[in-house]
Amino acid sequence: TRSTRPQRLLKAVQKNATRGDPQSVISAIDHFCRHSEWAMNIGDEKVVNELNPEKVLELGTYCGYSTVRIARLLPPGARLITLEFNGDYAAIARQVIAWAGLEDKVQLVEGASEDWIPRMKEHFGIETFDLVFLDHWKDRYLPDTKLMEDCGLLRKGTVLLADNVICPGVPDYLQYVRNSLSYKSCYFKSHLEYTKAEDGLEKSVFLG
Ligand SMILES: COCc1ccccc1-c1cc(O)c2[nH]cnc(=O)c2c1
Ligand SMILES: [Mg+2]
Repeated sequence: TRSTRPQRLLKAVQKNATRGDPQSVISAIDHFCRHSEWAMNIGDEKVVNELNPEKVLELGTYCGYSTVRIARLLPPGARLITLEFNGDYAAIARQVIAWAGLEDKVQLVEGASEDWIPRMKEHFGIETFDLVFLDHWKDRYLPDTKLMEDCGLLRKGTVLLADNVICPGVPDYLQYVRNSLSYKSCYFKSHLEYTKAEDGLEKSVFLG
């Protein structure tokens, strides 16, 4: 049967990127998405870099592109936990993360965010996160944010970074973080990855 897009993306990484070189993995995926096939990677425009997180949670791994983008900047000892519901995507992402040589910084967990968010303390020994990147199902952004609050995983200053707040759009989440007294929120206008369509990131700081 015909290969899948994630499989073709992985092949492009293994063909064009250097093992152990995260930047070459990112460039290979950007090139694949610009010149071969669009894929829902956050892309090379939507970036927020002034954070120095030690404990990062990513909701929605897909093929591991944003995982590599974030994990390559983490200092020794810092950790990124990434949750992916789709087993096929998780299998590809593991190989992309390994090709980048970032397996020591990244823990990829296959399963539903609502099942794993309550288990961060007992399973990973994590009390609170410094940064949470939301890039999974748009109807899960708000319930998962409320679940993270309820599980005590957000501390004063935790940054929530949400992709696709315009396209496909997450209106209920935006309304919440922009009107809640517990968040200071701002919008970073950009474009849907590799296209001219408007999209952007919402950065929301939890105020405790
Ligand atoms: C499967 O839809 C692909 C698509 C089509 C048109 C517009 C946007 C998107 C899109 C873009 C993204 O960055 C995404 N990130 C995470 N989970 C998504 O479902 C997602 C969807
Ligand atoms: Mg996205």
